Amino acid sequence: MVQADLLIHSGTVVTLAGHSAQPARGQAMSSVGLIKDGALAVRGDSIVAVGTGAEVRAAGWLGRETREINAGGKLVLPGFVDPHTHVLYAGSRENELAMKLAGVSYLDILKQGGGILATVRSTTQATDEEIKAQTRKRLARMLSQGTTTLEIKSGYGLTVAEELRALHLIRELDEEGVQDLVPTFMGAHAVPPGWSEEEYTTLIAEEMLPQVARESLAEYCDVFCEKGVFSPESSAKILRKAREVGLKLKLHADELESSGGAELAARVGAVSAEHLLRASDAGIRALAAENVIAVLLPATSFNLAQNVYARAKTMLAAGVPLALATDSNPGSSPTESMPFVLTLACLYLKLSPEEALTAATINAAHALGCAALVGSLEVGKRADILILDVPNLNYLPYHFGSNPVETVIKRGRIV
Ligand SMILES: N=CN[C@@H](CCC(=O)O)C(=O)O
Ligand SMILES: [Zn+2]
Repeated sequence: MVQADLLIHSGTVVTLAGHSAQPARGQAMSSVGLIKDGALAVRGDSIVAVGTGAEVRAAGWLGRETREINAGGKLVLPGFVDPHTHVLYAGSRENELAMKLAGVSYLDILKQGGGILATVRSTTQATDEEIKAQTRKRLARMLSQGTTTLEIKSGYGLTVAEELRALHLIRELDEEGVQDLVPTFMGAHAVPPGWSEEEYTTLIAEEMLPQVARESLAEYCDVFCEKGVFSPESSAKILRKAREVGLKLKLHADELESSGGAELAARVGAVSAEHLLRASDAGIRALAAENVIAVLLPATSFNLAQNVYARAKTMLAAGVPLALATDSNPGSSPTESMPFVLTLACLYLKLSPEEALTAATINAAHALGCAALVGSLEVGKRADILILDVPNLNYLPYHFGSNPVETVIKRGRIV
């Protein structure tokens, strides 16, 4: 029999098995498939056996060439999937902290030419190598904290050439093969100075989207649907065109004001709706009815510091599948840490550790269309595995502010 390259044994293995066909919702989000004294065998970049130590050894994968890792009772998890990030950019915006503390709102900073527009300036002025070097550092911080697959949006370019450049850079970073990167086109991140919303919406629909599709540069299209940014009408126009050219849809919805974003995401058949801090009851019902995944971003709520969090429990009760992400970006969420997001999800979204973990792994993978490959520890899946120096699942969100991830295995290789 062929031998496994790697055997991880004596761990508390949380498989998240059984949710690969459909995102988990309701009660099923608590079903995490925990195996005490669990083991995993890996061959090449895939998982070939999962079970108790005795079961995996009996399966006969163990040979003289097999490297063994004794997890010593620690937690063994699938790599985190971060389904909403804006990590491709140059510069930073710590100067906005003082404005924020003085009471200037996120949208007012944007209206004054700061916020997203400030990052557009620093990014468009940077060379390809500068942008990639800065982004690699963020990706490395993500990997060390357990993120093995993530989405990256464009959106700090806002011209045809710059948006295409961003997507090319995401592709180049993906080809470096450290993590798996899922590209999203988000030309509709802000309206650039000198353009009306209508003119810029037409540019996105008529020029940007066809070129993105022609070069197969993105899997998803996303829009910042928000009062003063893109209206539901402009958002719908962009998303319908995106669907026509073959992209799947996401929507930044109801983040700062309730503007019917959740309803729109459901109406256009989006895979996911993001933020949803102020989603209406009707919006939540619509998400459930259309199987739209709610990607919740509690680190953004934390950082906006207005004490407004998405109504995760209401969504859960309504049957909306929940995912979690960092929203890593230089303005509203300057963090790369999925473990921190798990803590916030428990403390402020009131999710249980089991629900939060489901949201950060298999449901997050569904939000990126890659649940057949990642998000759980099951035979045939990619060997993206974490060993965390924590004694049980409750400890993971409970202890925050330091990195609990001890070992990261990406596609079968120890990082
Ligand atoms: N809200 C829009 N986009 C990001 C923020 C980007 C930025 O501030 O640079 C978000 O999801 O929070
Ligand atoms: Zn975002």
